[in-house]
Amino acid sequence: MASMSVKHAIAAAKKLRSLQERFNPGGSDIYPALMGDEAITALIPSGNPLSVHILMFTRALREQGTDEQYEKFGRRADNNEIIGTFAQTELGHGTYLRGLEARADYDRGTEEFVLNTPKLSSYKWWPGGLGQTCNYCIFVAQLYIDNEAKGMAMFVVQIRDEETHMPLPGVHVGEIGKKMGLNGVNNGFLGLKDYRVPRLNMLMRHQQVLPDGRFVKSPVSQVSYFPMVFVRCMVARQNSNYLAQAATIATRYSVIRRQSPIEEGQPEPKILEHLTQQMKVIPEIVTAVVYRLAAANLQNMYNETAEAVYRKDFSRLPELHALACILKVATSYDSTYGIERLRQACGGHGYLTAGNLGNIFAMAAPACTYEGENSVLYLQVGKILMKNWSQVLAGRELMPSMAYISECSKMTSFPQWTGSWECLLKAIQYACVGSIRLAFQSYNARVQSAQSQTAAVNYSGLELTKAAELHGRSYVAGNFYQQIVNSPNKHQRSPQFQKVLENMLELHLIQIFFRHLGDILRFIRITEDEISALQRRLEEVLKELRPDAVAITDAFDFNDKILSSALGCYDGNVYERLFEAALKHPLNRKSVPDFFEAHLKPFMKENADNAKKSKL
Ligand SMILES: CCC/C=C/C(=O)SCCNC(=O)CCNC(=O)[C@H](O)C(C)(C)COP(=O)([O-])OP(=O)([O-])OC[C@H]1O[C@@H](n2cnc3c(N)ncnc32)[C@H](O)[C@@H]1OP(=O)([O-])[O-]
Ligand SMILES: Cc1cc2nc3c(=O)[nH]c(=O)nc-3n(C[C@H](O)[C@H](O)[C@H](O)COP(=O)(O)OP(=O)(O)OC[C@H]3O[C@@H](n4cnc5c(N)ncnc54)[C@H](O)[C@@H]3O)c2cc1C
Repeated sequence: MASMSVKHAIAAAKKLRSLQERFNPGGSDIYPALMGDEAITALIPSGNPLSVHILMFTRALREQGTDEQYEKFGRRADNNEIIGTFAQTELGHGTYLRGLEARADYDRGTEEFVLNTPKLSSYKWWPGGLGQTCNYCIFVAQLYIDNEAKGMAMFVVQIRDEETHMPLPGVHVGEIGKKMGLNGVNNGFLGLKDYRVPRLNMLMRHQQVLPDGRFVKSPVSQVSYFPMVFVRCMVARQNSNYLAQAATIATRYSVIRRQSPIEEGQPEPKILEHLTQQMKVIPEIVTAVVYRLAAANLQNMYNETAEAVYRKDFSRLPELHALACILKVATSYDSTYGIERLRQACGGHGYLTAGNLGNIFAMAAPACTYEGENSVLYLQVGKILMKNWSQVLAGRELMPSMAYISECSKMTSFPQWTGSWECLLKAIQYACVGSIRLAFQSYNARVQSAQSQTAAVNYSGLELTKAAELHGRSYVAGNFYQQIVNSPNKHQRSPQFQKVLENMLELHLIQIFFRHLGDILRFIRITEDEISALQRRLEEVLKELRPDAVAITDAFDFNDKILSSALGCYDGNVYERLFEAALKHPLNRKSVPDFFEAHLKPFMKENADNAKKSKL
């Protein structure tokens, strides 16, 4: 599987390079890398072994290396003359980066770094493509000078001979084994023993080790985390795409499949006529659109921040970090939940490999873990919210994406309930700020009682996570509201199209309201009649969106090859394709399977003989 994936990945990468050169000659815009990786990955159901090369190795060389280092390594990487990966996670550590055990000791006598993975737990473990594909990597290690720890640093390390692909002396590298999905990616392990690299193999755009061993600290240590921020932004887009693919499949299947009359004596309707089926499918279509818009916003912010960081302006890094974390978590959680819900909406055929929904789930699911495990990133955002709440209490301005927190903090109570979109959006924001306030009270009480910040974060973790989750909802819903109601290009939309978008906004806001009704009722008084009115509106808007469901998913414009699903083909010939896929199964090559003579027949005969004996 791995070699097939590499073959496909190379073919696709060549195709993309020509497209990129045509549409974005030599450009540094991140979309081509993104689109490139998405396009390749979408064509290789078992995952793209070049993903981490495209998304992390080449970018780290560009963003963390000096111009000279880019000339030496980056150009060759961008041109796919060398293939790399990003080797940070270890067998023993993934989340807690300050606990990474791989070490780089500076030898001023030879002006080299001596790289070691001192214990089994120090082995790099997971990097995509590391097992068999890559001949280079960015090796992340704790930097030591005169045995004094200086923090994390990145090193360009060649792991295999460029001609023979043989692992170099001091390198122990291989595949970590079968996974739940993405089995074409050859995630690998890497051990280094006294492996020497020249001083200039340490990426030194932001921090330097001088020939005499003097260390020049980075002005902002977190900039070494920047490669992860890029991938978190990518996850937001990638996983909204996976959800859109699954929604396309389930929608098309739901208007082909007929089952269970709604009225006695009536013909069996398309299953999408059932209201409960609409509630399974249509909200996921809208969620895919909502996250795709939020991810595009985030991508623009990433571009701007990356340009600024290049100019040594680190001012926007904290906001980008907070948003990248919250969107990566929200999109990966909601997309994996949504894909599984869509699979179940397709009944038994949703469980067939030919439907491809299981594989889409397996491609989407690891995004809840890689690039920062979701619960850890929620806590990261919770911490940032605590810092920002202290700013609110001190009457200071907040970052733009958190401005609503200041506004809501000044409200002594929630205004009269109207049920309007503005009211629903304000309700989720108000509940978020209420949760932040409560979390801060717990967290601050712990800090005041002399708990360390990390201990206070841990023991306030449940409330911090809730506040972070509601902040994500507020940001995503707020972004969608702005795009639909206040977008500068709204006048260019036809009234019919605007109406569809407004129906999607109505559905999203009501769905989020019901999902967090408990959180909202904690801070806002809403009567049973007001809630029932929203229930009626939910049923109404599902009915309104039903006729547009297929058109919206067709607008995602996935080629049948990308969907790779007998349930979701554009021509709707589901049963023919299911049957065609079944007949291709190896077990159908012979009428009598080999196991009959070898196992089944003796088994049945033995049981028959025993039955006869017991009658005698
Ligand atoms: C295709 C997919 C392939 C997959 C690849 C991978 O998985 S690759 C492997 C993926 N692996 C992972 O993703 C590993 C996940 N783990 C981590 O990212 C970190 O260990 C951590 C964020 C959990 C903790 O960080 P920490 O131990 O440093 O402790 P701390 O929390 O105290 O933070 C200190 C300060 O730094 C700030 N700050 C933090 N991060 C960022 C950032 N990215 N940017 C900017 N700023 C950031 C933070 O806000 C705080 O600021 P303050 O308050 O001082 O103003
Ligand atoms: C498909 C895939 C591809 C990957 N590709 C790469 C790659 O290319 N390069 C690379 O370097 N890595 C890669 N990784 C590794 C990935 O980044 C790590 O798995 C991830 O960072 C989580 O670390 P961990 O697996 O060590 O889990 P741990 O850090 O051990 O966390 C395990 C659990 O402990 C809990 N936990 C941990 N820390 C905390 C905390 N502070 N507070 C509360 N709970 C906590 C969380 O519930 C967490 O889920 C990949 C992983 C996968 C699954």
